[in-house]
Amino acid sequence: MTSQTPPTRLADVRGWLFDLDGVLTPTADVHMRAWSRLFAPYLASLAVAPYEDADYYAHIDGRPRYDGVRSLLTSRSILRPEGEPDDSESADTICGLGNRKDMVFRDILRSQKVAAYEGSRTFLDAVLSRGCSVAVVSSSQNAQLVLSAAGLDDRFDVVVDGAYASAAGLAGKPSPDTFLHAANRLSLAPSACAVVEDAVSGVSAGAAGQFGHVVGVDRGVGPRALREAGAHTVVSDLAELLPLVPPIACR
Ligand SMILES: O=P(O)(O)OC[C@H]1O[C@@H](O)[C@H](O)[C@@H](O)[C@@H]1O
Repeated sequence: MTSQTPPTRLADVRGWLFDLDGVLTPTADVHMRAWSRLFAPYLASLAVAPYEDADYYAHIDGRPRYDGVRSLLTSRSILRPEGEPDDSESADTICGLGNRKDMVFRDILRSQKVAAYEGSRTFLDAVLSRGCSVAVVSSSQNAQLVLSAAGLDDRFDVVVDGAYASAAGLAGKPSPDTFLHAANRLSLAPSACAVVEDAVSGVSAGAAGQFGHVVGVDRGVGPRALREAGAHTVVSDLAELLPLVPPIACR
């Protein structure tokens, strides 16, 4: 879906709503590896089509944890009970499988350093120094952990992450609700905000929310898929946006 109204010029954007994993930090790769470690053996044990990286982009990327499990299992016509968020990692339920992936994700995260993408940190600091408002809008319940590991936790006025969304009853991406909620907490209209996303589900959320500008960051999905989902601009590094945002105050 492509937005019909012309996008707000990036120079006029007053609020920047950043996805985290894959946009500010290279942790989409960590999620991807953890999902693969869950689903490759799981699907093999059920003798259905094997798990591939393309499954991550099509069914899991950018979505809340249990939505990702449900979506992947549906793609293989596998039915499992929902279970409860406190299910053990060995439970064969949507929640149990999601919790198993989370255990693997946290193990990998503990074993490596997390640093923000250089271009993302530079761009974030540039918009902050211009007085723009900034928020993180992430589906992940580990967003605070990742933000603090990357030393970014003091930069954001608002963080709407997976834990916050679930407590507040907000629908996850591709619904626009978490982005709309973040814009509202910044006291800005969606038309004054840009959504910055690497996942098709997140770009779709930005388009559905009629945000002023939707920036797709291509970390593997491909520019075409991001544009088809509604991205007005596609970059491979946020530093490419610097010349489009002049050094004047946002407010
Ligand atoms: O399992 P978590 O940490 O709550 O993360 C949920 C999702 O969070 C998103 O940010 C990632 O793009 C997804 O890959 C991930 O599955």
